[in-house]
Amino acid sequence: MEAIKTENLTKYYGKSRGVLELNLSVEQGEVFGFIGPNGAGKSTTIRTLLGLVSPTKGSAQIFGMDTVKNKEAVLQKVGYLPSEAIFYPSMKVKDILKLSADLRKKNCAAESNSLCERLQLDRNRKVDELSFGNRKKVSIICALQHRPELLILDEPTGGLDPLMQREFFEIIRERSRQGTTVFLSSHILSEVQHNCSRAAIIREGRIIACDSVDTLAKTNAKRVSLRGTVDLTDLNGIRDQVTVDGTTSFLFGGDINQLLRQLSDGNILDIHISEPDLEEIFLHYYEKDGDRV
Ligand SMILES: Nc1ncnc2c1ncn2[C@@H]1O[C@H](COP(=O)(O)OP(=O)(O)OP(=O)(O)O)[C@@H](O)[C@H]1O
Repeated sequence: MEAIKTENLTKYYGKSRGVLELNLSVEQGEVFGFIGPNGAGKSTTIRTLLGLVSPTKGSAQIFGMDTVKNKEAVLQKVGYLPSEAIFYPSMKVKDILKLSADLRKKNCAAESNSLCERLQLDRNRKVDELSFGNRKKVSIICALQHRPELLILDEPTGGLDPLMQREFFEIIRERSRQGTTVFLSSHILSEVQHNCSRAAIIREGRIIACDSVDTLAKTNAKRVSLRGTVDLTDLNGIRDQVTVDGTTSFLFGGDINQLLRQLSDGNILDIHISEPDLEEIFLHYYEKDGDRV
């Protein structure tokens, strides 16, 4: 049984598009990344998975339970980190963590203390005195302290400094090794690449790719940089061509033999052909009408 499964999940807010026809499947124990630019539909998907908003069409299941019909049972299995958390401002960190544990009718003191220590969060501070990053740590601990089977994390690392991001992902890796399923949304490509096994890319409410992170990063395109004179005007498969200080560089996704023939007709002083970096590849997924290279 999958930890998360959606079938044609669609959400409209009135007439405006939230998400469209999403078919997602996340296996138990996976660390799954959900990537997309602002407004793509990441938070809408997550809120629908939690039963916080009802789908307009289609359905979502968590551990086989429908998120609308079995909302309470679903929430018991989940730890949720919202992208922006709001707390009662005058409460101390330790009281918020205790309240969150009490709502789940669990004693989470040991886990909460350990997470505060690892994330270097002072339990005695008032939450309205905390920086954005430290408030994020409070949300993280609220999501993790009761050791849920499924973690749904909406942009979990915003505001955390690099050392804290590293510690956070170390905790996530430990939980994953213990069998916890993790679904995390992000628009930071490198963090998904380094910490997730599979990922889906969402653009304008639709999933446009879903695969292992390694496969998503693979492409036949090459990045070419050259100095010299060559006529590239009739060559198919060139994208993002720029010339800076006499060096022309472009992404090439066409027939490599044609490229070589064209180059041999020119006068090349220097050339470098390499794999494009992940950022470039993902940007092509994001482009509105761009063909994938
Ligand atoms: N409560 C709402 N009422 C109307 N439209 C909404 C509402 N919430 C979201 N939307 C719209 O749904 C679409 C998806 O928004 P969503 O917040 O899910 O995107 P996102 O990928 O999480 O973006 P971000 O990275 O900026 O948080 C957007 O066009 C947004 O304007």
